[in-house]
Amino acid sequence: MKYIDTRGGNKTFNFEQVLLGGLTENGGLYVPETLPKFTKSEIESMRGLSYNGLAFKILRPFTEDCFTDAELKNIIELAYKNFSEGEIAPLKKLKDNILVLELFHGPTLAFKDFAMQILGQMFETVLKRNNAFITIAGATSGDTGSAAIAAFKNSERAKIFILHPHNKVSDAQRKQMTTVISPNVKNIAVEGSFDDCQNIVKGLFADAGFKEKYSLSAVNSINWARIAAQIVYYFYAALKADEKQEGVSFCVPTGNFGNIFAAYTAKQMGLNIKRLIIASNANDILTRFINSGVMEQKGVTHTLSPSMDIQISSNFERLLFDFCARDQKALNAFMARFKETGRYDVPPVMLSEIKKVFTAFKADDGATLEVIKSIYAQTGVILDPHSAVGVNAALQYNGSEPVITLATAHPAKFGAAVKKALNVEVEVPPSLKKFLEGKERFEVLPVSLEAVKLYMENNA
Ligand SMILES: Cc1ncc(COP(=O)(O)O)c(C=O)c1O
Ligand SMILES: N[C@@H](CCOP(=O)(O)O)C(=O)O
Repeated sequence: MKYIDTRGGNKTFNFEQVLLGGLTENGGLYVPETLPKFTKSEIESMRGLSYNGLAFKILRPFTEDCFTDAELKNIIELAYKNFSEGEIAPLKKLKDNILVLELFHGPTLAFKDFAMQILGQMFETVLKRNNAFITIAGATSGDTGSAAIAAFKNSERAKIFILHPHNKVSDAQRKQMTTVISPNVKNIAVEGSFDDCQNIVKGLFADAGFKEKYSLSAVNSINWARIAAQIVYYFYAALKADEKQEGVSFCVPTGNFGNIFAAYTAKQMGLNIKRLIIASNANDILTRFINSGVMEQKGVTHTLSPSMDIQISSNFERLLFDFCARDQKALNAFMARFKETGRYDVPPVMLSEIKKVFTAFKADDGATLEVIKSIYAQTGVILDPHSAVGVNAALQYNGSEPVITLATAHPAKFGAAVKKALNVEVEVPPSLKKFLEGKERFEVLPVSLEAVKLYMENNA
């Protein structure tokens, strides 16, 4: 498979370049030139595969110029052996036609582990083969950072710098990052929002000299490998919920648009997905877009679902690229306008095409707390606030097909929010407890690309 750049040129790239490169040299994102497609009967033949077996089938076409079958199998094996015993991604009925896909049984108790554990093993394989070393720069609103640190903390070939918004992640999320005292792990608390952190990371990649000097790589979902690994659980869940391939919808708590973009890609690959439901918290830029065609940044609001406190959803660029008929010039014009003015709007015809696939609903903190309360009262299930934003959307959606809503984090990561809703303490799993007791270490820096560069130079 060849990859192209959303923002320019006819150049094509192989998987190793995509994995190591993160952002393209034009500041764009890598996407497959053409997607692998599975027929209904090919999908049928996947039924009954283990999670690892399915991961192999899905990841194979994306990575075949980079890994042998044996290498890919080993990567998958090593990635998922760190998940808690039992099923990797349990699918449970919640109520009526709503099912919940629990994606929080990995080492850091959030869905990020699914792709990050794979990424860690992929990087290790390639770096060893090339006898190479990299510096990872990542931005997090709470979960990507801890998942990345867990995946890379023992690497002898990757140094990892993670930027999080100071005082704007939960205590558990912060401690999962800052108590990992390892020579290759550096945590930076930026006095701004997640968007500021992500802009700084993109700024590091835009400096070609800096990127080359430090062999910069990305672990955010701007890295296509993240998206590829996240596609797997959509196939896994749909095969379980939909015995006759009649179609299901997915409801995804959304921030950086990586997770739901993986669902969209699964649909393009042949999975019978009826609708993709975007669930936003008070940072509802995507919901407003779906309802109006106007993408317009407003200030970031700090919410009870902090991992979704995002206004610049990086992966939306990949979707827009498709809906611009993959016209790089048109895409560039949208991206330039957004950078300059914080706003763009799409023509009604494009919006109506997007709305054939996507629906969106918003839940502010009040609605999030209400959902946690009512679901607990009705089912005994304790939702974390991000998953609750998802369930809120699934409840508002009015379809007759099964709706699979993603539980993206374990409630213990957001104990204060759950206590606010239910007045109960969530039982903290041992894998989280060990972080809560550790000594923290992190550097506080202003919203400044130069300050982050200097810190990285001094700590590389
Ligand atoms: C718990 C949780 N839910 C939802 C999201 C939103 O996912 P995405 O950024 O892929 O849209 C995130 C962060 O990415 C998260 O950490
Ligand atoms: N919510 C994320 C934000 C970054 O998302 P990513 O999927 O692009 O890495 C987080 O928890 O850090």
